[in-house]
Amino acid sequence: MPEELDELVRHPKTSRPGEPMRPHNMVCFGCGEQSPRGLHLEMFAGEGFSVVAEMPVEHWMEGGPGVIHGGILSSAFDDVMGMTPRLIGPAAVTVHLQVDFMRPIPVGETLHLRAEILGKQGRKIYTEGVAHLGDPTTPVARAHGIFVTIDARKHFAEHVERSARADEFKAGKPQV
Ligand SMILES: CCCCCCCCCCCCCCCC(=O)SCCNC(=O)CCNC(=O)[C@H](O)C(C)(C)COP(=O)(O)OP(=O)(O)OC[C@H]1O[C@@H](n2cnc3c(N)ncnc32)[C@H](O)[C@@H]1OP(=O)(O)O
Repeated sequence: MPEELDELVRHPKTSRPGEPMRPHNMVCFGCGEQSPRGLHLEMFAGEGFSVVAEMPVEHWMEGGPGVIHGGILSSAFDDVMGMTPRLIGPAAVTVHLQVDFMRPIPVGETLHLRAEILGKQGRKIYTEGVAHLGDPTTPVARAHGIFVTIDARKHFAEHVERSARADEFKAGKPQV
C-alpha cells in the first residue's frame, strides 16, 4: 500500500454502523437475494470504514471432505470487501484479491466476515478482510484486495444486455 493516502470521508448517505448495506444487484452471486445459486450474503455497516456479514457454511459449499471450498471463501471475501467502497461513495470493482487460508473451515459452522478499508489513493481502495468462526481472536482466513472506482454506467454498458435484469438496468432503475 502506498505511503501517501487520501483522507477517508464517510459518504453522508451510506449506511450507519449496524444498518444493512443496500444491495447493488439483486442477482449478484455474492449478495443478490434473487441469485439462484448465490451466497445470499446480508451485509451490515460496521464501525469505522468496515462491513460485516455472517455466512452459514452449507453442504453445497464443500471442497475437501467436510470443509469449505477455497473459491467460495474467496467469493465471500470479494463481495464483503467489495462493499466497503460504498461507505465512502463510489462503485468500485476488484482488480486484485489475495487470500490467506489459515485454518480449515468446517461445513455446518457460521463464518463471520469483516472487511475494512485500509486506505485510498486516487481510484485505488485498499482493503482487508478477516474471517473467524465465532472467536474473533482466532481468524481462520484473511484477505487483501484492491478495488478501483468506476463510472458504473459506462463500465457495464458493453455487457449489460447479458444481465438477467438487462431491461431494468437499461431503464435506469436499479443502481449497480
Ligand atoms: C460485478 C460487480 C459490480 C460492482 C459494482 C459496484 C457495486 C458495489 C458493491 C460491490 C460488491 C461486489 C463485489 C464483487 C466485486 C467484483 O467481483 S468486480 C468483478 C471483477 N473485476 C472486474 O471485472 C474488473 C476488471 N478490470 C477492469 O475492468 C479494469 O481493470 C478497471 C478496473 C476498469 C481499471 O481499468 P482503467 O480504468 O483502465 O484503470 P487503470 O489505469 O488500468 O487502473 C487504475 C489504477 O489501478 C491500478 N491497478 C489496476 N489493476 C491493478 C492490479 N491488478 N493490481 C494493482 N493495481 C492495479 C493501476 O495501476 C492504476 O493505478 P494508478 O495509475 O491510478 O496509480
